[in-house]
Amino acid sequence: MLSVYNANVWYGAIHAIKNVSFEVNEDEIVALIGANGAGKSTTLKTISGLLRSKTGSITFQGEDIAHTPADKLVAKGLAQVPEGRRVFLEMSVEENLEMGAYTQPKSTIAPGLERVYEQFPRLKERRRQVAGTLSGGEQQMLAMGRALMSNPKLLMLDEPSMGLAPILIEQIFQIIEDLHKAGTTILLVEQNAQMALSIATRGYVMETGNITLSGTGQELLHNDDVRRAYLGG
Ligand SMILES: Nc1ncnc2c1ncn2[C@@H]1O[C@H](COP(=O)(O)OP(=O)(O)OP(=O)(O)O)[C@@H](O)[C@H]1O
Repeated sequence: MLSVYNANVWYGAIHAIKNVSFEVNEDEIVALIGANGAGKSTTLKTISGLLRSKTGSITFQGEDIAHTPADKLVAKGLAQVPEGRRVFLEMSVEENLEMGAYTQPKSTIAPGLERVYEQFPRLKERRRQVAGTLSGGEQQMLAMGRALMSNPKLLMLDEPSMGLAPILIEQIFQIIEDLHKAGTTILLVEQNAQMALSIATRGYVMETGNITLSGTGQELLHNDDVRRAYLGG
């Protein structure tokens, strides 16, 4: 479904991702794990068109998307939930969700809201509340709900567990699994390697801009190097 081949991205003199290649097949949950600064967010931003690779290619459903603007990618079925959620703090929950359907015909808004509210009853209860007053977990749900309003084929999540209490992390991961079961393919960037690998079909490990290991979620969970570096032994 998605294929990244030989991506290289620089911020000025900093070579942030180096010869990065990987794939996400339809119906998979693929986890990209690694320490702070490894290049995970840069990789996602390159796929979603916010940054550009100087080399290689990126294809989504067989089409070269390396030069497609970010908003056109959403219309093609590729949605990203950015790190730190970035919801519109001054707007209500429902207005935020409506913004998520901006690439879609107006007629998709009502069924989209219904779908998202079914997945996130908490957002339905709070649909008139201003997003800035939501808790961190609720803002994460809103950011995910907003991305789902475009009815994506591939949902990319950047550190959905960041800053959340363990119970909320479990809830968010349960929702990710539910979305996957409902037919959404998922690319998940996480520092929480334990949680990410335990739900992942496959995973990749990034270190200082390179992909250094790959395997099924279970293989990586039981890999000695991964255990030492990311799972506390
Ligand atoms: N806007 C920027 N300008 C300069 N350097 C940047 C910029 N954004 C990221 N970098 C650098 O690029 C490298 C990769 O950063 P990136 O955010 O992709 O890492 P990450 O794996 O997502 O880390 P984290 O888990 O901390 O978000 C880091 O060395 C970072 O300092």
